[in-house]
Amino acid sequence: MSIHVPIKKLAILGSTGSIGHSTLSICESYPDRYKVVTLAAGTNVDVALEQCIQWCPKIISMATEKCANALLKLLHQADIYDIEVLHGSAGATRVATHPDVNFVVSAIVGVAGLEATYAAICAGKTIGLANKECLVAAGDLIIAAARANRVALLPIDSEHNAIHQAMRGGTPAEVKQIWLTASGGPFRNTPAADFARITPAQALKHPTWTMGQRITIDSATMMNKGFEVIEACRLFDLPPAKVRVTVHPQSTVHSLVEFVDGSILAQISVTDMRLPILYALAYPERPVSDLTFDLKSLNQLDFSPPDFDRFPCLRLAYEAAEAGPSACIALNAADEIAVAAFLEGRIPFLGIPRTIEAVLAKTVAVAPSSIQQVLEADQRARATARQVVAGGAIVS
Ligand SMILES: NC(=O)C1=CN([C@@H]2O[C@H](COP(=O)(O)OP(=O)(O)OC[C@H]3O[C@@H](n4cnc5c(N)ncnc54)[C@H](OP(=O)(O)O)[C@@H]3O)[C@@H](O)[C@H]2O)C=CC1
Ligand SMILES: CC(=O)[C@@H](O)[C@H](O)COP(=O)(O)O
Ligand SMILES: [Mn+2]
Repeated sequence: MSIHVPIKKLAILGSTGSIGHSTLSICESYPDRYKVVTLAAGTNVDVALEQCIQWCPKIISMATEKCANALLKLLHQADIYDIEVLHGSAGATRVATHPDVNFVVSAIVGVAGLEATYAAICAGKTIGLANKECLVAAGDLIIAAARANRVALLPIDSEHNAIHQAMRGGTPAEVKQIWLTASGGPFRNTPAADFARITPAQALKHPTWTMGQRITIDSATMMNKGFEVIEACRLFDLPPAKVRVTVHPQSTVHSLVEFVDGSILAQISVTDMRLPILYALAYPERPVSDLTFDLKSLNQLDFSPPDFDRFPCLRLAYEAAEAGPSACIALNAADEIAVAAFLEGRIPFLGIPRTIEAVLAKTVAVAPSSIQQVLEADQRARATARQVVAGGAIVS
């Protein structure tokens, strides 16, 4: 007897990125379960064109009007006239709230994905959440909107996906604390004295994952883990003190939940984002997949405490989590500006935490009560970060 599984109709925000590609690969593997309805991308017009040809979305949105016009021209040259091409945050919001969509994969990088993700929640769509910056900048508002609209926020970020899985082993009241695993990034063993000379090329070499540039640099500074602490506080309703970080270079245990009786449940799987994406898309089912983990490959599992001195971004994130929403908004905004400046060679690696610390010191604590206010606070923090970077006070 075959079991009928209702098809899920997807909007993929960030379809041209690393998570976007992995999501589309799952759609290819499970054509009877997942249908692509709409897409949103940034500036990669060539890949957007390929995706339009393969997936025939009803709407595609690009980051800018220029990119949207370029894509439209290419679509017409390919004799494709039935795809609506939009742009900007309003375009991504139309993509995320299309009436035929019932599941939104949120994988635009940064705060650029916030408005569309929030609108999707308010429109009652189930969310597969990769975009952790949304939760860092607007976690309280997003969680409140998800509760009010009875929307499931299913984490795609590998650690939170692992925690979501392990949480099925007990009740929230039975959780003592959770442990987020961190690879430690490419500089896990680099002496503090060498940090001043770290280059973008070195920082972009993640030891275990292949990801977009921003998150790869964030892993190198361990700000990614800091963001993930805040993300976990929001998703699992835990105080920062109950969200611990352990450095696990193998990236095999994706995270752990420690229960009050002393049991620790860990989730182990391949180092491949297609698995957390499949979990989120299929939840609460577990479809058969070929993403198998070879237990024979498991020779060694190491766990050690993080070094807050060499990785001050992690400390700054814990401090921001305790300080409240304005600090979290500033943390993300300043990081976004500082990472871009580092990649462009305008500040050294150590300039990233220094810029963020300087911006946090200038941030006034005001709790935003709307997404608009979050975006305004984000803009103010970016402007401050640009001043700090341009001021040249950040020397190695
Ligand atoms: N990659 C991974 O394994 C993981 C990623 N995440 C999170 O998922 C998110 C995506 O990461 P990742 O896929 O690695 O990043 P990528 O840089 O590979 O992809 C980012 C995506 O966002 C799009 N984009 C960028 N700016 C805009 C904009 N202004 N408007 C619309 N679209 C835009 C890009 O479009 P284009 O390329 O066309 O410019 C691209 O599709 C991040 O929040 C990251 O932290 C979380 C866990 C793991
Ligand atoms: C795949 C994923 O979820 C990333 O967030 C990854 O965890 C980054 O690795 P780090 O542990 O080095 O930050
Ligand atoms: Mn992660």
